[in-house]
Amino acid sequence: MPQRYPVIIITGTPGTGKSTHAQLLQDASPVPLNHINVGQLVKDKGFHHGFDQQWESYTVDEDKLLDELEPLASAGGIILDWHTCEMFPERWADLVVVLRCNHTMLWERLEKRNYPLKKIQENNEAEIMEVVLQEARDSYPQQIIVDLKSESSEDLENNVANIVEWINQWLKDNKEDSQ
Ligand SMILES: Nc1ncnc2c1ncn2[C@@H]1O[C@H](COP(=O)(O)OP(=O)(O)O)[C@@H](O)[C@H]1O
Repeated sequence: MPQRYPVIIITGTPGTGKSTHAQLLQDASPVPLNHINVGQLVKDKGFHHGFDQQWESYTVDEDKLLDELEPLASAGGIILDWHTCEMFPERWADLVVVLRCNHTMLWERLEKRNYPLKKIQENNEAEIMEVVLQEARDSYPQQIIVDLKSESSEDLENNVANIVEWINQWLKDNKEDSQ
């Protein structure tokens, strides 16, 4: 049987750098990893119950989304990029990366996206309160969670290099396990 590749969840408050990390990681990975931007998938495939005008976000249809992702997660070799992670079953994840960013910097990044003030405030508070990190801690074994700073291009490079190192180790460990 060919070796399975890992499932890496990259999560964090909107604007912390998930898509940027996922894209670079996909390019740098020693094995093929398919970057799945979950928010985009929800939008493209209509896995939602409509658009909430007040929050400018989709109300996600969890059943449809999980049905779509289940076979992909079972096969492995994916990066799940989303601002929440608690919906994904624990058995899917090999590594959960939570990106963190200074809230002033995050505010500026979200302003550049032309988010409404209310949405910027909500996300900013969530970042300060470590909502996504807590969600990850409540949902997955602590030893597979890493909390990484994403404020500079140096952080970005270091984070991607560290995840690549983790992938190499994971591949070795899992090869040994399967023999
Ligand atoms: N570590 C970083 N250093 C500098 N800029 C970053 C970093 N991470 C993200 N950014 C910038 O912040 C913005 C939001 O990044 P993005 O990857 O779209 O975030 P997310 O996917 O979490 O919403 C982009 O303009 C991106 O270039």
